[in-house]
Amino acid sequence: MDRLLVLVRHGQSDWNLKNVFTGWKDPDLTELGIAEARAAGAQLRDLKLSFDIAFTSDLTRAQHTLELILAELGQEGLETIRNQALNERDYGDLTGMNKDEARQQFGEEQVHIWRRSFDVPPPGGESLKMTAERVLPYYRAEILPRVLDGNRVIVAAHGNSLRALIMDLEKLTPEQILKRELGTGTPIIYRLDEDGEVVSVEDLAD
Ligand SMILES: O=C(O)[C@@H](CO)OP(=O)(O)O
Repeated sequence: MDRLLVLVRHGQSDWNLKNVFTGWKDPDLTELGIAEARAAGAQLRDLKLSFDIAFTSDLTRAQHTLELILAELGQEGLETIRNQALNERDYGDLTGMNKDEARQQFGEEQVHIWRRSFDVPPPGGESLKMTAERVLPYYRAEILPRVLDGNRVIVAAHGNSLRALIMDLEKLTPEQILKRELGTGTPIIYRLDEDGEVVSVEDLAD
């Protein structure tokens, strides 16, 4: 049985381009983001992959990325489940702030801790640990059972909601996930065993 799970971060958004903390805000893709999403779809098509069900967040940039990928695959209209459990980490008071300006205001080190530490939340927002505490229960309840049933699943989501999931799938330590950056519009292909453990992983960025 092919227990296929493909994770893909959305293509470049308007606020990625402007280098602004985005979190739960809802900018759409840029032209480059649209091209990245189409290219991701083309990569999956070239690998002859197709899907039985899709999951995405409640945010436009992830939904749009998924639509563009499915169009490339000729799978428009595939059953898609949207849930805010897959949303980006809530950046709290940093939301809408330029990342360079935040570094000037709070210092490089502090901003790096907010962005990449495991359990230090930005003011008013979610740490990666808090993000994992909503992503993982959703994954275990809704996504994993479908993969284990033999459905080929694609998940289009966000840098930090996917890092939370990847940390669990790949059994990474907080130190290891700190360094893990996900490219926009880059699929990561997992195959799982009957217990949901990762058998193989292929990051199409490599
Ligand atoms: O702004 C955000 O919401 C995220 C993803 O782009 O940023 P970061 O890379 O700081 O986690």
